Parts: sequence; C-alpha cells; structure tokens
Amino acid sequence: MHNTQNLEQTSHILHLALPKMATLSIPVTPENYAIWFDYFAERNLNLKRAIDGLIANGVQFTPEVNLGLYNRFIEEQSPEVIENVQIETQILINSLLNKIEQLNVGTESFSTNLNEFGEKLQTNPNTDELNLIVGSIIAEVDQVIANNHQMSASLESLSDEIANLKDEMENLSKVAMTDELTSLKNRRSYELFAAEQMTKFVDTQTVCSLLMIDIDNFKMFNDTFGHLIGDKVLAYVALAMKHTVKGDDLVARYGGEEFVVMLPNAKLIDAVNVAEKIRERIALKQLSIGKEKKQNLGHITVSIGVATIQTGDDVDTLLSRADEQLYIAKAAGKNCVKFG
Ligand SMILES: Nc1nc2c(ncn2[C@@H]2O[C@H](COP(=O)(O)OP(=O)(O)OP(=O)(O)O)[C@@H](O)[C@H]2O)c(=O)[nH]1
Repeated sequence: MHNTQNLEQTSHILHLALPKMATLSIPVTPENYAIWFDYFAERNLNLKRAIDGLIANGVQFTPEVNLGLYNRFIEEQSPEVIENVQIETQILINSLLNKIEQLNVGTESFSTNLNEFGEKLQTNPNTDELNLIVGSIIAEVDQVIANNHQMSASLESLSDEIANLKDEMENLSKVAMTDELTSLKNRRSYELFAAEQMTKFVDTQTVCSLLMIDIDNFKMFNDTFGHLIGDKVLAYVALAMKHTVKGDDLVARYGGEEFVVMLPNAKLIDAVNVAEKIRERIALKQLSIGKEKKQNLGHITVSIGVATIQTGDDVDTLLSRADEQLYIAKAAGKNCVKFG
C-alpha cells in the first residue's frame, strides 16, 4: 500500500527531477527519468555520489554519459522503476482528485445550516430571534462566498497540476514505448501488442501473422559509410515499412537492424504479400547522400521471415518460427521472403 507520505514524496521527487533534467538538457526518456528519480529519492547513494561528482566537475550530460549512468546504476532495476514511477504518479493524480471532492463537501454544511434556520422560522421567533437568524444567514452566505473564492483558486491550481502531471505521464509512457532512432514502436511495445494478439486468438480464434525483417549486409554498410549513415538507413527502412502497412498493423524495431511487423487478422498468405511489398519497396530506391547527392549508397535490401499464429503459441514461439524463416531467407541468398 502507498501511504500519504509516499504520495507526497513522489510528487516532491517528480517536481524536483523534471525541472532539473530540463536545466541540464537531459531528454525525458524512461531511462533518464529513472536515473533522476533515484537521484532525488536518495535511495541509491552511489548514483547520487556519481552525479554530484559529474555536476561538480562541470561534466555535460551527453547521451553517452546518461547511458553510462543508466548501465552502471539503474539497469538491473528497470523497467520496474519506470513502472513504479508511473503507478505512483497515477496514485498522486487520484489523491488530487479526492482533494477536489473534499472541497465540494464544504457546501453541504451550508445547506444543513440553512435547513436549521428554516426549522427555527417555523417556531414563531420574536424580533430579536428573527434578527439573530437573519444575521446568521448573512454570515453563512459571506462565509460561502469567501470559501468559493478560495475554492475556485484551489481548483484552478489543482487542475493545472493535474493537467501537467497527465502530460508528463503521457509523455513518459509514449517515450517508454518508442524507439528513439526510428520513431517506431520499440521491442517492449511489440511484446505487449503481441501478447494482446495471443489472447485474442485464444478467445475468438482471430488470427495474426508476424514478419521478422533484417537489413542485409548492414555491417558492411556501416563499416563502409559509418554509423551515422547507417542510422539514416535504419530510419529509411522504418519509414518504408510504416508506409506499406495499414493502420492496425504494428511496426517495431526489435533491436539493432532487426524489425518486426505484426499483422492482426492476416493469414499467412496475406502476410507474405505484405512482406513482399515491403521487400520490393525498400529495394526499389537507390539511396544517395551528400549535398548534391553525389555519394551513391546503392540499394538497401532486406530479408524477411513470416509466420502465422498457431494453437498453443506464445509470444516467443511465434517469434522463433518467424526467425527460423528469416534465417532460411538469409541462407537462400538474402533479399527474399520465406514463410512457414
Ligand atoms: N548504424 C547503426 N548500426 C547498428 C545499429 N544497431 C546495430 N547496428 C549494426 O548492425 C550490424 C549488424 O551486423 P550483422 O549482425 O553482422 O548483420 P549483417 O551485416 O546485416 O549481415 P546479414 O544479416 O547476414 O545480412 C552491426 O555492424 C551493428 O553494429 C544502430 O542502431 N545503428
């Protein structure tokens, strides 16, 4: 259970971490957020010492420095740390909503008091008593007006706070599901989506198919043109895949130069057709770089393995069948689609 102290602490940390990250120009990725959450939570003293040392020495928090901190101090705890932050933030929002409800409760005592005055009026009060009742009603009304001013100011600041927290949370969960380099969904997002499709298949026999896609000879490409151009090729392939599939389909970067495309409602034959379209589209274009596009990168090709869901499958078995087909495609000379 989370107690009030926990809520206040989380809110406090949240309001310390985000501005600090902004000041240091650190992007709010889940990994970076986990580092700075832990820093302000002071539950990892080694991490705190390391960061204080970096700040004292004027070291910039470059992506490499951030990654180093993450690998050294956080990795083992993630993604649980990130999930905890999200859960605790959600609890914080709920507690703020409760406060709003409590503010509304104030008006109840006003109506109770009015009812009491009404009852007194039925008892034929004399002038003095009448004066007292009218005086009391005026005082009550004044009090309600004062409370209302206070309440609307509190409500305004609370709703601002909730809106900010909501934005931060949405941003955090979006970032947690996105691959930074290609802007595709990331592996975690794919795994959640695939698990949903498995459940759908068990419940309603709705089929789905999976494409496992790997860029051919990417190492040679990287070695020849450098990693930065390699990154651009990843982005090009990502875009080509995205533009070939439909709205319900999920395209994700599985890792390195490997991608997955999950096609809900697609039988094997439909999935093979989509795979062929993707393969052709990527291979079609001759890529070039440089100011006048003088440096020719040639054609990029991909190999694709396709598998469709079967009874008894889980996320891993479906993936490993698609992976087997991908391996067969590579062995068959690359730039082709294999399925089974
Ligand atoms: N530029 C860039 N390269 C990456 C990234 N992730 C992985 N790589 C590179 O991708 C290459 C993958 O090489 P291999 O696994 O040997 O595969 P390959 O050269 O494509 O060979 P085949 O799959 O057999 O066609 C390695 O050189 C990795 O360094 C990335 O994010 N950016």
